[in-house]
Amino acid sequence: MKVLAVASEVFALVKTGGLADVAGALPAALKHHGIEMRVMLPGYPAVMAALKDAKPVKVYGDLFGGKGRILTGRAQGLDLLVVEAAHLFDRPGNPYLGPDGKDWPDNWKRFAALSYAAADVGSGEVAAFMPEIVHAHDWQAALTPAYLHFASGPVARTVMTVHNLAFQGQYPASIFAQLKLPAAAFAINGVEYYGGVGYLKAGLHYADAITTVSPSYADEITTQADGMGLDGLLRLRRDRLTGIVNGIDTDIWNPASDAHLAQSYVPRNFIQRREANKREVERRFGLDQDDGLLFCVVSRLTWQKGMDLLVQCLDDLVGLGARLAMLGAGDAQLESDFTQAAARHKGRIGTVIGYDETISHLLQGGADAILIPSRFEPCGLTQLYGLRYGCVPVVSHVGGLADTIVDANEAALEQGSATGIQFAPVDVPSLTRAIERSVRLYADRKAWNGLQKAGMKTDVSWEKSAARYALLYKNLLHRS
Ligand SMILES: Nc1ncnc2c1ncn2[C@@H]1O[C@H](COP(=O)(O)OP(=O)(O)O[C@H]2O[C@H](CO)[C@@H](O)[C@H](O)[C@H]2O)[C@@H](O)[C@H]1O
Repeated sequence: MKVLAVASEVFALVKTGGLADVAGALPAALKHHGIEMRVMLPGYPAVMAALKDAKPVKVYGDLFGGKGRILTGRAQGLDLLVVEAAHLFDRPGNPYLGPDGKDWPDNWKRFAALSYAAADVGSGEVAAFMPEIVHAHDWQAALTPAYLHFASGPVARTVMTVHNLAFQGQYPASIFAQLKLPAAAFAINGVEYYGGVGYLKAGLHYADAITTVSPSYADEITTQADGMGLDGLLRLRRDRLTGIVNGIDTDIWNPASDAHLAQSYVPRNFIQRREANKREVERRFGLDQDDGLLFCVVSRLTWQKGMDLLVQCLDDLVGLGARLAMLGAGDAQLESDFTQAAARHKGRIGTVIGYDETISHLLQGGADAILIPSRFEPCGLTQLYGLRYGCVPVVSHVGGLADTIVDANEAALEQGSATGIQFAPVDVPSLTRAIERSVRLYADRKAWNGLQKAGMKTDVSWEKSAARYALLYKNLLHRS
C-alpha cells in the first residue's frame, strides 16, 4: 500500500516540536506492515540542501504567487516529495516565524500551497507516486482533504491527524478567493469557521478518518472544556475519530548507543553508569555536585506545558534539597523567570535557554526525573524518552501523559508496575505535592530504581501504534 504523509516539519530535516519526530519516524515503522510511505514537506533551505537524487515530477507556472515544482528525492533516510517554491519557502530560520518572532504573514498561502500540491499527488497527477491514502498532519496540511474532496476522478482516501488542537490555522474570509477552492466550500459544512477560514476545521470536516495522538486526548477534545471550539464538529464525527499513542524512534533514542551521552548504558548496568551522565549535566548546567534528586525539563516554554506553574514551585523544589536542569525556549517571560530563578538559586537551578538536541539526550540520560506539568498534552514524547532512559516522568494526569505513565501509588509500587508520578489537578499545590512525593520516593533508592526499571521495560516503540495506523489505512480502503 502506498501512503503519502504531509507535514510541515520532519526530523531530522526540520524540527520545532513533536510533530517532526512523529512524521520522521512513521515511515520506517510502517514499512514492516507493507506500507510504502513517502513524506511531502516544504522546500525550506535545510531541506533543499539535504535533498539527494532530486527529480522534478510536477511543475507549476503559478503556485500561489510564483513558480513551483514537486521534487522527489531522498534525505536522512526518508523518501520525500518536496514542494519547491522559492517565493514561499526559501527563508532561513524557523519554518513558521519571521526574524521578528511573528508568524510569516503569508503562512496561509505557504501551507495552502503545501496542501494543494499534496492533493495533486493524492489525485493521481504525479505518476512517480500514486498513493491510496493521504495522511495529513496538523493544520498546515489540513486543506489537503478539502482539495481532494473537490478533485475530479478517483482520489486517495484521507486521514487527518491532530497533534495539537491549539494550533488551528484560522484566517479571515478574505483569503478564501485565493485558495483555489469552489465557492461551495465556503460553508459551515466546509472550510468556513466562525465567519473566516479554518484550515484544521476543514481537515476535520473533509477527512475520511481523524486521529489524534492518544485515546485520552481523543476523548478530551470532544468536550467543550478542551475542544477549543472544534468539539461540536469532533462530537459529530466521533465515529471517525481514534486516538493512537505515539511511539518513539528507538534507534535515535537508545541509551545503549546514544552518542550524545557521556556514558551509554543498558538496563543491567544503568544505576552505576547513569552517574557519569549526571555529573556531565551538573557541569553543563553549573549545578552543585551531589547525590540528591536532580529534575530536568526539556520543553517548549509555553502555557500548554504548565511552565508558569513550575516557576512558582521552584523555591519549594530547592527547599526540599532537589535541583533542576532546565532546557527550553519559548515565551520571553518564562525564559526570564527561569533565568532569574537560576540566578537566585545558584548551583541548585541551571538553565539553558534554546533548542539543543544533544543536551536533550544528555538530560534524559543523566537527570533522575523529568517534570512535565502540562495543562493539556495530546501525547507527549519526552515522558516516553524518559521511560526508555530511566529518567522518571513526573507528569500531570492529562491526555497522553495519563495514558502512558503508571502512577507510583501503593498498589502499583507493590506490583512493580509503577513507572512515574502523576498529579491532578494541574495547579501549583498539586505540582508541589508531586515534587515532594518524588523527593520522598527518591530517598527510598530501591523503590526509585524499581520505577526506573519498570519504565525501561515499557514498550515505547512504534510497533503497536504502527500496527494501528496500518489497520486504519486498510479499513479505510475497504470502506465503500
Ligand atoms: N529546548 C529544546 N531542545 C531540544 N529539544 C527540545 C526542546 N524542547 C522540546 N524539545 C523536543 O521536542 C519534542 C517535543 O515533543 P512534545 O511531545 O512535547 O511535542 P509538542 O508539544 O511540540 O507537540 C505536539 O505533537 C506531539 C507529537 O504528536 C505530541 O506528542 C504533543 O503532545 C503535542 O503537543 C521532543 O522531541 C523534545 O525532546
